Amino acid sequence: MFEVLVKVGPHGLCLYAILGVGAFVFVASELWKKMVLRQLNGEYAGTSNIPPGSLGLPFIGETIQFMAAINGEKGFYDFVRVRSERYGNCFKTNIFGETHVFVKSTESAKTILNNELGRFTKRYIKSIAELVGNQSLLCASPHHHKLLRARLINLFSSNSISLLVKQFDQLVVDALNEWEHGGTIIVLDEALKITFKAVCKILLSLESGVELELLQEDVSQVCKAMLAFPLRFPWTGFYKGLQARKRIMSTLEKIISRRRTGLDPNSKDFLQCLLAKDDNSSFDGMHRLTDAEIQDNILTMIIAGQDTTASAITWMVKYLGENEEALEAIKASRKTQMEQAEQRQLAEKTSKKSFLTLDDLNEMPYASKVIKESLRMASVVPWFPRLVLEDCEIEGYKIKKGWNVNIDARSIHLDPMLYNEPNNFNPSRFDDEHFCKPYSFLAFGMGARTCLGINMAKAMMLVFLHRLLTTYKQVFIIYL
Ligand code: HEM
Repeated sequence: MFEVLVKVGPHGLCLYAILGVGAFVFVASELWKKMVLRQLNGEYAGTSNIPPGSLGLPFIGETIQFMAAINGEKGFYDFVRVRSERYGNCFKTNIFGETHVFVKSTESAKTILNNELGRFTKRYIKSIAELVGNQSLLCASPHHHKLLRARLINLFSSNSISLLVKQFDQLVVDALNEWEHGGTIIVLDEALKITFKAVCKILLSLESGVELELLQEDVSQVCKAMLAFPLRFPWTGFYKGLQARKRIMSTLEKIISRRRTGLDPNSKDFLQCLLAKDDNSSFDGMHRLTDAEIQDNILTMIIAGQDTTASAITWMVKYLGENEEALEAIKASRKTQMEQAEQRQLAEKTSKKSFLTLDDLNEMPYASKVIKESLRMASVVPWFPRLVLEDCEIEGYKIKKGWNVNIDARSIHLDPMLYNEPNNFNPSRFDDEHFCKPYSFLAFGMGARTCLGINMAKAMMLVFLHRLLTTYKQVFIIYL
């Protein structure tokens, strides 16, 4: 028996949200220039059918309110929630000199995420690109993104997920053993440690040691820098992030060079796959990744995979702690004879101290619904920003080229027209596989930019859940 401290809230500021927020981060001169130009061009003049919403004060728009929400107790999404309740399906605001429109219907999500007429693109933000690298698929041009994604998606095969399940299971078992001596556990901190290790292991075969510790510190610096003003003075967060990025790149260079000289010959990780394919002259005509592309995208995957999965695990523990019924159901989860047999086999396996496999995870139907429901309610990535490439109409409103349009996934996930009693944690709502309407479940995005790590994330959540509930009979959950 032990206590679990669930600290959620503002930390759920994952990379994609940061990218959205990052779109707001401009230096002051840029802001002034844009606002003045906009007013000279009369951007809002004569456009009677523009979305409702306040553009706030001259020059600063609603930046202060947005920053207050970021630092507030309710978290940064509250900025959107309040306006969304006031204005309805579509509203506009102005933050750091940029017009942002938020939409929350499944139809708009479909139009934008499908990028039907090439009217929307993921925004390229210079300061973010400097940190994750401009060869990262997050910042690449649509054409380059397509080439990179086609190569990277091959890494997420069922073989690598199987390997990850085993490795992650081992990490969770070790961590849970340590928790026994620890008294009170802060789930988010623990989950961040485990997910970081798991992602580094599967990407680079880094398991422990100084190299891993330094990498973790540097990655965290880079993440912090994404939210900082892009000022390059030695004391600024942005500058420190750039320095951390340099160190990460140098570590990755060293690892690549070790692999090329035949050291670490047995590594079975993403890096090895990328290098092996690079060396293969009969490679099937796909885009070969340069070293710079490999390095930037390894960093991208570390950042993209760690924080999101750790947040999702934390929310899941919180929801289960609050829902006795779901907790009991998952423990029982024995609706059919077949499931009972499977549970027994699983219990045997677990007691023999062997590790879970991907097949085992496929035999946890109720737990999978718990995960889906946790992801729906938590909306770890609350909105997805896209840049508007040409004037268009959304929700009957005129949307201008150069604006940002954000799909408010959290509102969609909590829409009572799509989910009955949306604020109730009810995994059984997914009993019917076809229950979800198109574009109503957006935890991993949709379309050309759908999360690459979707199966990996789900696998990590399932392993964690299974081990937590089978190792400890009683867990006290405390909320911060
Ligand atoms: C529960 C955990 C996770 C959640 C909720 C999540 C969510 C998302 C979402 C919503 C997007 C799309 C953002 C948009 O359209 O603007 C995305 C993209 C992405 N995710 Fe995840 N993610 C998770 C875990 C992971 C993991 C474990 C990895 C890899 C190790 C990963 C790698 C990526 C990458 C590389 C992209 C960019 C794809 C592209 O732009 O083509 N994610 N994720």
